[in-house]
Amino acid sequence: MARIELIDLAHAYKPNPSAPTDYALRPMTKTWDDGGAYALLGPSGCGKTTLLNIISGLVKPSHGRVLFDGRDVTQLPTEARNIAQVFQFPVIYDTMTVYDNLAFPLRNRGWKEQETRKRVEQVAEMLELSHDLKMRASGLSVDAKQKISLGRGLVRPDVAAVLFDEPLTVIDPHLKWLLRRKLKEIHHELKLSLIYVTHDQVEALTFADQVVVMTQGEVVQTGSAQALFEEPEHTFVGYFIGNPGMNLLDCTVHDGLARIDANDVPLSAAAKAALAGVTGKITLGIRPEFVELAAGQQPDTVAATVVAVRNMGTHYLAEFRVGANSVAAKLRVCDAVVGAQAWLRFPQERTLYYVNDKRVA
Ligand SMILES: Nc1ncnc2c1ncn2[C@@H]1O[C@H](COP(=O)(O)OP(=O)(O)OP(=O)(O)O)[C@@H](O)[C@H]1O
Repeated sequence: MARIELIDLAHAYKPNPSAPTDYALRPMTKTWDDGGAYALLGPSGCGKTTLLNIISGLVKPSHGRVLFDGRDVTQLPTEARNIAQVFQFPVIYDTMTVYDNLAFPLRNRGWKEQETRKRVEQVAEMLELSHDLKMRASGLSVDAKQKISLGRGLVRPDVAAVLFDEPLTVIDPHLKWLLRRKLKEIHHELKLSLIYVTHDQVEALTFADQVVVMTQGEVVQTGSAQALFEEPEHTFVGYFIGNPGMNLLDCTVHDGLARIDANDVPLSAAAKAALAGVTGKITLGIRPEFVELAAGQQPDTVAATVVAVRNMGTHYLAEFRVGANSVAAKLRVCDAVVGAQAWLRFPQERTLYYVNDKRVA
């Protein structure tokens, strides 16, 4: 396993890039700890695969260096980087048995048969493939074939990292859920460095210890599921993580108050200090989970109009309008009537403030 460092890395597919938008990956410096389980999360086209391919050596970066345990591998081809890769679709030998497929990467490196058997059986057991070991891969379902691909990725203990590119795409939803949990268990047991690309936040948050969130070629935050939920550092993280995502409202600040539409609500002492001297557009962020419906107007409430209320079984999902802003709220009880006026409270300790999309308080 290896610590992976990306130093001043940037990549443009087009020649002579000039504007930031010419880059599939904008300049970044980043370290991936040895033995970490990372998910690389972001919408389609944000640069996840490009970043993964630079780590694996499939793409040579137009700028910067890639180090594995301090060794510069930027110019090395994939096969010289000692990594394992698992792709969206199964990459296995159909004519071989499951056992031989799993043993292949080890035999290739000259492992003795006894040690090979031990490791193959260990990985097969973890992926619940033990009963299929003697079967020919060609007769198996696509789910089972993809489990073999995962097993082949995980079988070598000496790789610098195992890179997964949306590996559960072809897997049936129920098995997907099981495999995500399995991969987490396997990570704790085998202590491999894993980097897992996905556009699915549930997948990222259940699998990884650290989620690296990307948008438009940039890493905007790396953090645990809890940090991304409670303290998004960038408005994109707030909006992208969560269902629905964070409410982002325009506001201004004056005299220790935040003005939201025509409402002035008090800032916390910390927000007051952080926003002192800030003029112009500020974005207030509040998760739907933390919005409260007040009984009536108070000094800390905001006037809203009820747009929609849906009973979701476990909670009510309500949508309000505050001036030009839409505000979603997840409420345990809700007697709001569509079209009526309501009063919302944004608890100070749950309200975040952003300037130019970056969190300041
Ligand atoms: N070989 C290529 N040549 C030119 N442009 C490319 C190439 N590969 C990717 N791009 C562009 O680079 C940007 C980042 O693409 P990339 O595939 O890395 O994103 P992604 O986040 O992995 O998206 P997806 O989830 O859709 O695969 C996109 O604008 C894409 O169109």
